[in-house]
Amino acid sequence: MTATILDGRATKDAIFSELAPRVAALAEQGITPGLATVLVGDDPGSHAYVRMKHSDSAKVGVNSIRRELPADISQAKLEAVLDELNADPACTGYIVQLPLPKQLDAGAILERIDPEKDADGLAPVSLGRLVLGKPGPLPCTPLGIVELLRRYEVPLDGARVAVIGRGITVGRTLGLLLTRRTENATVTLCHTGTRDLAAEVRRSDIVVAAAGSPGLVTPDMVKPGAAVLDVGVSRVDGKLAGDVAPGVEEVAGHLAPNPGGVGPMTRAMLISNVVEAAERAAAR
Ligand SMILES: Nc1nc2c(c(=O)[nH]1)N[C@@H](CN(C=O)c1ccc(C(=O)N[C@@H](CCC(=O)O)C(=O)O)cc1)CN2
Ligand SMILES: [Mg+2]
Repeated sequence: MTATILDGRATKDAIFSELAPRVAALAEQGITPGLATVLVGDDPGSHAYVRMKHSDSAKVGVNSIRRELPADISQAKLEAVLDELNADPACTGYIVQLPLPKQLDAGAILERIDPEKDADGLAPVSLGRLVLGKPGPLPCTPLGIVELLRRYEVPLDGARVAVIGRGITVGRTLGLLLTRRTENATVTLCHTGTRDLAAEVRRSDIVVAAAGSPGLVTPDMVKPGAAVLDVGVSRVDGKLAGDVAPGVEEVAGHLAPNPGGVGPMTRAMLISNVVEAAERAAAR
């Protein structure tokens, strides 16, 4: 078997073609969505992701606002930048690029984001809405995973899913999304304390690897025909490495590779969240 590739780049482009006319319709009502990014420090990966977010915005007609801040910024100064964005009508949505430098309290920063402008769905109010099943912005990577599976018609209803990694940006929130009645999957949230990871993966129809552990998921662990999504990002000898080992494509039925799978979907869902928030604001 050779897996069908879940092509995140092509799917992102398709989503952008769907979003562009919606942005044009907002423009006719005199509304231009504006996405701001808050980037602290010099991490080259974070700089690259933020650059991509602005280039994506330009493609669909969303305005860009950038705040680049020094790595040693104080909590108070960073919070003041967020207060400015909360008050700026040109900024209809914004994100704080993660991770933040260690001296900063990331939880308090996310709490400072006006929930109406939370483009990442990571502010506590948005996470609470997700838990309660209320409408609101959803975290971009989990949303991108669900959207990618949906567009490739990978069945979720009743599927057994192994999610590896319990972080807020991917694993924990993906578990919440996949167990909604609309998705109806059965999720096992695996982590470093999981006793027999191979057994959990082997009985799963869908495997989402988001541990940041290079080559963690090997071909012998995968049920033939399963869908495997590689979300892990690590550096090995200066090169990007995912969580899925070579050879899995020979066993899996579907594979979201890394790069080219879930990463572009994360960006597509960010822009989609920005457009949806602007549409909600226009309807008020
Ligand atoms: N505030 C946030 N911080 C972080 C998030 C997030 O959703 N919100 N997620 C990740 C980083 N991330 C977005 O910020 C992100 C990661 C990867 C990609 C992507 O398109 N990757 C490409 C490869 C790009 C490359 O060439 O390096 C791919 O996988 O094909 C986009 C966004 C952590 N921080
Ligand atoms: Mg900290």
